[in-house]
This record gives sequence, C-alpha cells and structure tokens, in this order.
Amino acid sequence: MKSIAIIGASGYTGAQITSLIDADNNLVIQGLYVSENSLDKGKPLSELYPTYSHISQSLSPLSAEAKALIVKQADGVVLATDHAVSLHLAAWFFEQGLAVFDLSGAYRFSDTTQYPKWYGFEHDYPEVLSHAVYGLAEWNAAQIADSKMIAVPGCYPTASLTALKPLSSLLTAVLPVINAVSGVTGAGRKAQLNTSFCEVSLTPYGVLGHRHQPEIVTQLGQEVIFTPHLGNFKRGILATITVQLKAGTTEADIKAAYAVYDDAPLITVKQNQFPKVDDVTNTPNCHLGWKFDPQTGYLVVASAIDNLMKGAASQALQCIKIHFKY
Ligand SMILES: NC(=O)C1=CN([C@@H]2O[C@H](COP(=O)(O)OP(=O)(O)OC[C@H]3O[C@@H](n4cnc5c(N)ncnc54)[C@H](OP(=O)(O)O)[C@@H]3O)[C@@H](O)[C@H]2O)C=CC1
Ligand SMILES: CC(=O)N[C@@H](CCC(=O)OP(=O)(O)O)C(=O)O
Repeated sequence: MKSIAIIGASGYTGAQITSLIDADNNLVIQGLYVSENSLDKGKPLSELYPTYSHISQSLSPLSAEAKALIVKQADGVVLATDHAVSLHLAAWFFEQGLAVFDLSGAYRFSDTTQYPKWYGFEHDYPEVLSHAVYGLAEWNAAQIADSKMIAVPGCYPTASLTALKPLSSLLTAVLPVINAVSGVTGAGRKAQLNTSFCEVSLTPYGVLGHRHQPEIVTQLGQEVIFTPHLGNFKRGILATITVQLKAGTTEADIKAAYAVYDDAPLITVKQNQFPKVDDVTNTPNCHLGWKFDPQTGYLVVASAIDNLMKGAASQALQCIKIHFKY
C-alpha cells in the first residue's frame, strides 16, 4: 500500500485524481491540501463536489507542519497546482525523497530557457529538472518507473502525441496541422470572465503562441502547427490532425505503425471511423480514428480524450502505477 498526498485537491484535476486514488486498493490518501489561505480550507471535499459524497476527507491548508507530516507519512505527492506553485513544491518534495507526480507544466521541458518564454518564470531548480521525466505513460514507462520526478503531460499534448508519435518515421517536411477543441474544465475551476457560461462560444485561442506547441514539438522531434479552441462543453478534447506521409506509404504501413498500441488497453485505433468526445468523457481512454488518401499522401487522424482524465488525472494514476510497480 502506497500513501499519496494530493495538493490542489479542490481543483478540477485534484478532485478527479482524489476520486481515482480513493478507488484504488493499492493506494491510500495521506491527505488533501489547498493553499494556506484558501477559502476552502477545512471543508470536506464532498461539500465542493457532492458527486464524491463517499469521500470523507477534508481539505487541509498546506502549512509547514502539513508539509512535514506529508514527508513523514507519504510515499508520493500529486501536485494539481498552477505551474508557478508546482515549480517550488515539486523541488521541495523531491529533495525530501518523495516521488512527485506534477500535473503542471513546470517540469515538462528539460531546457531551462523555455520557461521564461512559455511560463513567465526562470526555472530555479535545474538539478531537480535534470531528474524529470515526461509522463506520457504508453511511451515512457521505463523512465517513469526509474525517476521520482514525473512531469505529467498537458492535455492537448497527450491527445496530439498519442496520435502522432506512431507516425513519426513516416512524416514528410510538411508540418502536421493540429486543430484541437477543449471543454471548459481545461481552464481550471477558478472564476474567469472568458470561461463563464454566457461568454463561452467555440473559438480559437492562443493562435501560433500556445505553450503546448513547443511541448508537442519537443516530444515529437518535429515542428507542428497547433491551434487550440475553446468549446461550449464541460470536459473532453478532440484533436483533428492532418499530416502528409512520405511518398509510397501504404495503409498497411499506417496499420503497422499504430500496431504499437495493440498491447495498450487504454488506446483504441480505428480506420475510417472517427471518435466522439462523449465516448471518452469520464474514462481514462484515448480513441483514435484515421483515414488516408494514397493519391495525395495526406492522412487525417482524430484523437479524443477526457482532458481531466487521460489529459491529467488518470494519466497521473497510470504513472503512479508504473512507478510503484503494481
Ligand atoms: N484542467 C485541465 O484539464 C488540466 C490541467 N492541468 C494542469 O493541472 C494543474 C491544476 O489544474 P486545475 O485542476 O485545472 O486547476 P484549478 O484551478 O481547478 O485548481 C488549482 C488547485 O490548486 C490549489 N492551490 C492554489 N495555490 C496553491 C498553493 N499555493 N498551495 C496549495 N494548493 C494551491 C487551489 O486551491 P486554493 O486556491 O483554494 O488554495 C486548487 O485546489 C495546473 O497546473 C494545470 O495547468 C493539466 C492538464 C489538464
Ligand atoms: C481550455 C483551456 O484553457 N485549456 C488549458 C490547457 C490545460 C492543460 O493541459 O494544462 P497545462 O497547463 O498543465 O498544460 C489552456 O489552454 O491553457
């Protein structure tokens, strides 16, 4: 039995992973934490999320005493906190010897020069960063098992990389074009005007400047054009991706490439059938559907995940299972 502390447990991804850890017989929740001055400190999680009425724990402030208790009692810590908060907490818990599963982007780039540009801070912990591994569970299991600093991928990169990585040896110099739509939970729980009910209407955002573009590029090893969109639904991501494949590529080559997922129970691949967001919401699954035009060499592949599950919490749980080997 491994004991896990969850920091940022009142947020969307934090509450989601709390419910997954609560349901896992190999794990026990050490505690649920929010910031020291949180308006929610002391409240039962179930007061915020009545769906989780079966979970009895309350939200504790992350005081110095609480941090010391976590170090004493927990084997691992999940950080479901903003990038700038995770930056410091991850380093501190890692240095205390705990396994860290960080849902933020604070440890996803190994190159420290990326952080000022994409996250607005200098990375103060290059030594800790040198231990960080990218927690794309189907691809990096060996590294996840070996490292105590796991940077769980972003939601759009998870959807995009799951579709594109099998094709990497087949791509031409024509840049893959990724158009992805996310539900509003992708923006987190805190109130913001642009994510309030009356304001949300399908629109692109972060055009040619979203931080997930360099994350995808780094992990794919190839430039891409990435355009995220905000949709008027709660959860889920659909990424529709157009790529050109090398001359002479056949459908059999594409099938062989996607056969990499034959032993991946959470990934489903279909030819000439396209996924729906509703089929993956509230599940840890990724559904891929592709169609190829041999005349032009263009392939369209669509990838559907739940942003809070495969895009965050359930992928973190995959990493926990891989790391703790159960
Ligand atoms: N939403 C999504 O689909 C995805 C999110 N992510 C990433 O996961 C992380 C969490 O996202 P999300 O759940 O959406 O965010 P939310 O805004 O919903 O939740 C953030 C949580 O962090 C807590 N918190 C804030 N400051 C501190 C602090 N100093 N110490 C401890 N807890 C703190 C908040 O509570 P309080 O303020 O009351 O203290 C709240 O519980 C982010 O880095 C995000 O980028 C990654 C993939 C997908
Ligand atoms: C709809 C929406 O706003 N989505 C978020 C992505 C959420 C995510 O994956 O989080 P990371 O920041 O941890 O990468 C965004 O575009 O910023």
